[in-house]
Amino acid sequence: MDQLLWRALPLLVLLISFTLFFYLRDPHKLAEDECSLVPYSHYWISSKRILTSQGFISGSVEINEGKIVSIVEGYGKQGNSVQQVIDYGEAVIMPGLIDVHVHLDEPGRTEWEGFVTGTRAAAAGGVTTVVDMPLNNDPSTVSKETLELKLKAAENKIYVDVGFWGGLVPENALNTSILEGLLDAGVLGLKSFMCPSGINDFPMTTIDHIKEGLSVLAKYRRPLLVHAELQQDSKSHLELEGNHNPLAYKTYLDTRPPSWEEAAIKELVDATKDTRIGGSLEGAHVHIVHLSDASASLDLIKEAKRRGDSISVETCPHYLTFSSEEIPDRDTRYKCSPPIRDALNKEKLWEAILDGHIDLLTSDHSPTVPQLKLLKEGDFLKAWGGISSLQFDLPVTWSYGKKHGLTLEQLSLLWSQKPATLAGLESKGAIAVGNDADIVVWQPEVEFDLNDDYPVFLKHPSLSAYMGRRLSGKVFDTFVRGNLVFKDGKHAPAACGVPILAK
Ligand SMILES: NC(=O)N[C@H]1NC(=O)NC1=O
Ligand SMILES: [Zn+2]
Ligand SMILES: [Zn+2]
Repeated sequence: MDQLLWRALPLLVLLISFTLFFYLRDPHKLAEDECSLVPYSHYWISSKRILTSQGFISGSVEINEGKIVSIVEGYGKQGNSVQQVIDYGEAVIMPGLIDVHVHLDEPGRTEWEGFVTGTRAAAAGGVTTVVDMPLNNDPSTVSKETLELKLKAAENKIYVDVGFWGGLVPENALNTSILEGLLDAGVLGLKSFMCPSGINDFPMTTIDHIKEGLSVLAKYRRPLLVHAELQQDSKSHLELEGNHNPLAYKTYLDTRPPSWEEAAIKELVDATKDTRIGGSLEGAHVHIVHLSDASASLDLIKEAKRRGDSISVETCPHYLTFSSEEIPDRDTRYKCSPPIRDALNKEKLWEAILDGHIDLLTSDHSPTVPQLKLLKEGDFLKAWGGISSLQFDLPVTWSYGKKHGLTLEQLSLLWSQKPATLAGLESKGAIAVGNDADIVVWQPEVEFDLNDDYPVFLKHPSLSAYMGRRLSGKVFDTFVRGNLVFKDGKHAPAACGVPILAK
């Protein structure tokens, strides 16, 4: 018996060590090779078309430990210490896109989207950073505690880097210590609604709440993002529901006229007067999200900028791609707020983009479940308002932008550099020495059909109004801090994005 025990002992020890090893191993520690589809951390990428912060070059970018460490002009001349080169030939190497308006809906509504599906879609679309909105997740991100829930939910689930906006709601606007707690915990800025948000625990703010918020934000030098629609005396939903056809897009369009955007922005630009140098709100910044109205609303913003107010504005691919005349009856995939307006308005938005009056682009990716989008019923008044588009940011804006004369330099400014500035991401947004190696490799000339065979990584592809379109600009590879997170249709095994917190 003793002898048997002695013989079995080494085997037993081995078994116990194995069990202990797997049991005690830190589950959060990922093997490095799982984060990236390239097996090295020091390497070069080269191409004949690299968009650097100094313009296009033909040459190579040296990446080491996640950073861009050198940029060399001259295709095929990488210098002496070259170990590994990935040669992309004619493909365009550009800064990864930074989408600062995305609703990832986690925790609480992962059936709508979630960190895994949302960030995998981002990586597949060349988007290397997203900034998550504080609502549609449950609970909303309006305090230090609710931000902590977000961070916990994001652990090991994000394939690209993710920053967070906090919510400015009446409760924290009137309680500086909650608001400061949220800002101290690292949100990159705040977001508020001047109309009902559609989410119960995210109530709207008045201009007085907004001014309170701005006075706190001025100290932190972080922006306030505002959904700028203020309800005017137009026909109410109920009135319309009785008399109008809810299956027609025009019925919905008429419920949210441009005057709602104009009224909200009028109140905002009155407040931003004080953000000028020497003003009582110096240091604060107002950013108007998803501008749809290219007329009076845009004029107010242009005027405020001319005066020197600290104000900026974004619009979204859907306002630049679709027009109200084309939206078929019952097709609620196009429902969003503010609504998509007519073709003339769309052309004016493009003009404003090309003239530099619109600062940046975002997706406002805001999905739900197909049942709430009422795809079968087609009721525009009752369906969820929100567009699904995150993976298509780049090909959509390029396909339609190039027809309007948009250059790749402008595209990159709108999708990378300006969003990085808004969110305070100092080491992102440009291919420059010292920056994070956040890079998209793509071919602007390659066309493809967004049909059912196309690999869409969004949780609910059927919600996207872009399905069925022919687009130009195929994403090949995506690097996040030097990790090759997406290559030729395939993701790296592990989710190695990091949360970005303001300090
Ligand atoms: N809650 C939410 O995501 N709302 C967004 N959807 C939309 O179409 N506009 C919005 O602001
Ligand atoms: Zn909004
Ligand atoms: Zn939104």
